[in-house]
Amino acid sequence: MDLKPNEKLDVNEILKDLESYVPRRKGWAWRKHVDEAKKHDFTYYQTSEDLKNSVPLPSAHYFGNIDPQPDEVITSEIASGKFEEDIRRMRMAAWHGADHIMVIRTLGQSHIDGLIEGTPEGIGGIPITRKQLRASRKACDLIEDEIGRPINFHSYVSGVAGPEIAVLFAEEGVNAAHQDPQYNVLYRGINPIRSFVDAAAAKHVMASVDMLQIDGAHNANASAKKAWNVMPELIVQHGINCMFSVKAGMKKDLISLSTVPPTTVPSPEFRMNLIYALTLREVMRDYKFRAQMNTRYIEADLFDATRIHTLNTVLSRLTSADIQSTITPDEGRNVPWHINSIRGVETAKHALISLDGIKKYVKIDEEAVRPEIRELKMRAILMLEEIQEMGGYFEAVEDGIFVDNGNYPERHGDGIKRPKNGGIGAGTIVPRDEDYFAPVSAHFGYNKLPEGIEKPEDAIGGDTLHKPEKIQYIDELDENDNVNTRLKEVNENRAKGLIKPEVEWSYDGVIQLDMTIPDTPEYAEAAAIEICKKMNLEEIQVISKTVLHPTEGTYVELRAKVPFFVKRDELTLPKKPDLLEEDVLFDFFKKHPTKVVAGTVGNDEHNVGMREILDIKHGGIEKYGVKYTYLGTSVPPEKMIDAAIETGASAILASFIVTHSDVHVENMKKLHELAIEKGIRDKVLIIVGGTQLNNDIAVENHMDAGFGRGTKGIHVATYLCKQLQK
Ligand SMILES: Cc1ncc(COP(=O)(O)O)c(/C=N/CCC[C@H](N)C(=O)O)c1O
Ligand SMILES: C[C@H]1O[C@@H](n2cnc3c(N)ncnc32)[C@H](O)[C@@H]1O
Repeated sequence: MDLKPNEKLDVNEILKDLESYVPRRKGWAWRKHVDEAKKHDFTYYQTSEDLKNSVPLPSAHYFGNIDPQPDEVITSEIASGKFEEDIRRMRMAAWHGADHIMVIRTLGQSHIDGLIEGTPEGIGGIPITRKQLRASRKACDLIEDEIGRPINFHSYVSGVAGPEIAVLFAEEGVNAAHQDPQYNVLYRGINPIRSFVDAAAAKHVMASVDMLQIDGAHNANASAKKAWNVMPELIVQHGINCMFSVKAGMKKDLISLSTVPPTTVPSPEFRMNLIYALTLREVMRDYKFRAQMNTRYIEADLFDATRIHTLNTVLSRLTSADIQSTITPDEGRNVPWHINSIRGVETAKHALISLDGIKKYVKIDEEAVRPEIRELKMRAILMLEEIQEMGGYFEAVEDGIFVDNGNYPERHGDGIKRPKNGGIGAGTIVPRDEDYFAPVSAHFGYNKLPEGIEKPEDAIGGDTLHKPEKIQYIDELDENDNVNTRLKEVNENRAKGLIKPEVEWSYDGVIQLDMTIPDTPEYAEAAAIEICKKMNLEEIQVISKTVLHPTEGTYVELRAKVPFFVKRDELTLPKKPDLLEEDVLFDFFKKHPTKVVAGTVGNDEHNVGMREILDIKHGGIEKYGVKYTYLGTSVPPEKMIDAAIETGASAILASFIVTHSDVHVENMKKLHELAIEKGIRDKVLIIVGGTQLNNDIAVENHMDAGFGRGTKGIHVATYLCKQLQK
């Protein structure tokens, strides 16, 4: 089964015979760089290979519809809670240029001490299960064939079942994962020693299938109150995880630091974030960088989030990044919707392409930044030295040195304390026996092979990492909470051709609307909700407000549910104005020089509309090469006809304002009769226009065509071209 652009992805097909699905490859895939790429009239220095299918940026149609792909991998984070709904969004994101699909785990999975089976619905994310991974990876196989580029599927290895999850990922071809023992310790209260022992096993398994790793330092500046003060600590955290990962067997070029700028406006963010970014890249130069915008200070304001995101991507281009994460600009709302995931990918692609090759002209002033880089390095080194003096990581984290809001060595004493022998899973580490033997391939640490055994897994004739048929696939366990029950109603509605708007799930019926109310925020909110009620909308919630002025006005964004369906087969499709491509028009009028006369006829002074149709500025017909003689306003019909004859015009463009006395009808009659009298009626097109006019009125009055409200030069140029071709 392969995906066709004009066919929806059928999740039901994806779910078929998952028990026999085997991932087509394992490990991470970088983009294929192209050093100097020629696209349209331009040269690019930081792009990768084009896609087979994609949705270009909005302005691409002016540039031959090119869709240059940045050299950096672009991540889209998805987590609606229903993996079957995320699959559609993965396809959308991939078409917009994401090749790293990161699926947030459901709340609390870190504390589940085993693997979850089936596909229960998640909260704030997806429960990571074998079935969910298979369906998602299988869908990614189809999507990567459709767009023509590998897609990296990403998840998280953490919590008390970390090693088992790592094995699950290795078995199922997951391409990348977050893995950082400090995350378990600081944010999940899991016993520090257990976390590091587990991480060694997990990292070793991940490395055995070339999974890319992202660390968890970003959580420190997502948790600190004064995130701009944790920069020294972030470097230390990155250092600890990187070194530990190397010792556990990971290759440096698959260790990607999660570098997130510590601050945003109104602090003078760029100066501060630049120093941090430069210092980190200098200290950790052997590793890869996954850039992500700051989400600590993000609000539910989409424009603000998008600005933060754009600036972060500019920072990536001015320093360096291998992966640009987009998260969803509305992470502040924690309701990542289809549109926001896509907006995020567009923002990253836009900023990366716009800054292609910028470092050929823009250089960082090495001299100017050196003192601050040195200071930040010193703070990080001092912190690391103190950790050593305290006896090591476990003693230091017990003392609360991490996520303290002081800029080390200043201390606020409000760090996160984690007892070395406390927390979840404390005391569960037992030393391996002398004759300990685990017959598995990717095993970290002591493993006493029995006599005559070459490789551990030989003892069982190969383990699951080499013999997928040994994997015990368990389908749905819960007869209620499973993907089939969830899809039942969706499948029925779709079969009936019912349509409902959605933001993240089929038929969730949610729409987002915004309005500006000329009142205080409180009244504006109340009024907006009342307006939605009168529109028969349900479950109305205000999701964001922008104060335009404390009393003059408030912009309110709301989400609400549409309580009805629309039937697909009852829809009448809007008639597409069959416009000609600009290039066709340029070409035609170049080959066939065309002249017209134009003016506002009768006693009428309105000329803006006519100017818009004529002038090059807003895409008037002059833009396409048509020459015009403009006769001004209040032009008598006779003068139009005479001018047409004198100039050898192919068309008369007359603009009318419809008035009470139907004077426009008289003037059209006059134009028509005069043209007949002068014997040019069959040589000259008479095209009329005006906000209250339309083609029917014009043709009724013997005109050749009429153009009403919303008409642009290209509409008239297309009509002229088609008529003259005849
Ligand atoms: C180092 C680490 N380990 C495990 C987990 C998952 O952990 P749980 O299942 O929520 O306990 C996370 C989660 N990060 C969420 C946002 C990701 C961010 N937006 C990012 O892209 O980096 C983590 O950072
Ligand atoms: C028993 C420990 O061995 C590690 N381990 C490494 N490779 C495998 C494998 N293929 N299957 C199961 N466990 C494995 C896990 O981390 C587990 O915790």
